Amino acid sequence: MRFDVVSIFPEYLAPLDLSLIGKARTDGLLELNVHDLRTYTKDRHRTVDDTPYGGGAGMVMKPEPWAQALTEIAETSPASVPERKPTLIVPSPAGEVFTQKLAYELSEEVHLVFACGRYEGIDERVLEWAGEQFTVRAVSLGDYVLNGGEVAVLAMVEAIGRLVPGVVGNPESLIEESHSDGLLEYPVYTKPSSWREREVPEVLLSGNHGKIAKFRREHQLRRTATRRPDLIDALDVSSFSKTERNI
Ligand SMILES: N#Cc1c(-c2ccc3ccn(Cc4ccccn4)c3c2)n[nH]c1N
Repeated sequence: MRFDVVSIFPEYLAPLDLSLIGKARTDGLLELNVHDLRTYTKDRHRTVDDTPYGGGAGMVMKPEPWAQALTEIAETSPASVPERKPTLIVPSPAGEVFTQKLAYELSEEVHLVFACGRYEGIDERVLEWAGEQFTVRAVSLGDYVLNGGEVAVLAMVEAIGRLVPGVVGNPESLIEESHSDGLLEYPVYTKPSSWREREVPEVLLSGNHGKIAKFRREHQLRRTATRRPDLIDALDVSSFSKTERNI
């Protein structure tokens, strides 16, 4: 999979050179190109923003630099073929919320492009114009306000990139993690078994895999019901045992 990110702060994306995503790039499993939006300006001050029509506080990102940047990226896209377009993700507090389900959906794409806005956002006409060359999606990291799209892109690239086959060493670890089955993950423990007078739950030392699985499932359900009751409503409980339904 290829990622392209456009930002006025390209250095903000440096953490994607590290760890799992960085290794996947080195191994050729992922391609990541970061572009400085100011490269696509034409004036001597490399201007990317201006005052908002209709008044109001702050500045708005000018459309033309974005059109220049996105056109160049689309021209080299492996997805720019008949019947297919690259997907343009525009992080925005007004977007659909980014979820594990959406991460899985986007991990199937061959080319994802991210437009990191700043100030009060990007001129809306860019998103309308981009619809000719891209499948455009406004996506929000969550219900709080950031100062720009870069933090959201760091999270999204990691969440999506780790789902690409080969990126995570043991694909089994993707199965039991939070949200993969609609539930939060169970508590985890490691050595020492006794630590500051706190013991690891005995069942986890028993070697009885059936009891361990039951313990973990019960804790997933309890945690989810306690911390994220909203996720419980979305579950298909028809697959739950009678005991599980009463947790
Ligand atoms: N994803 C995501 C986001 C953002 C986000 C994303 C992109 C931009 C570009 C500018 N701003 C500042 C800003 C503040 C207020 C109103 C409009 N814009 C962004 C904020 N905030 N919260 C999320 N979950």
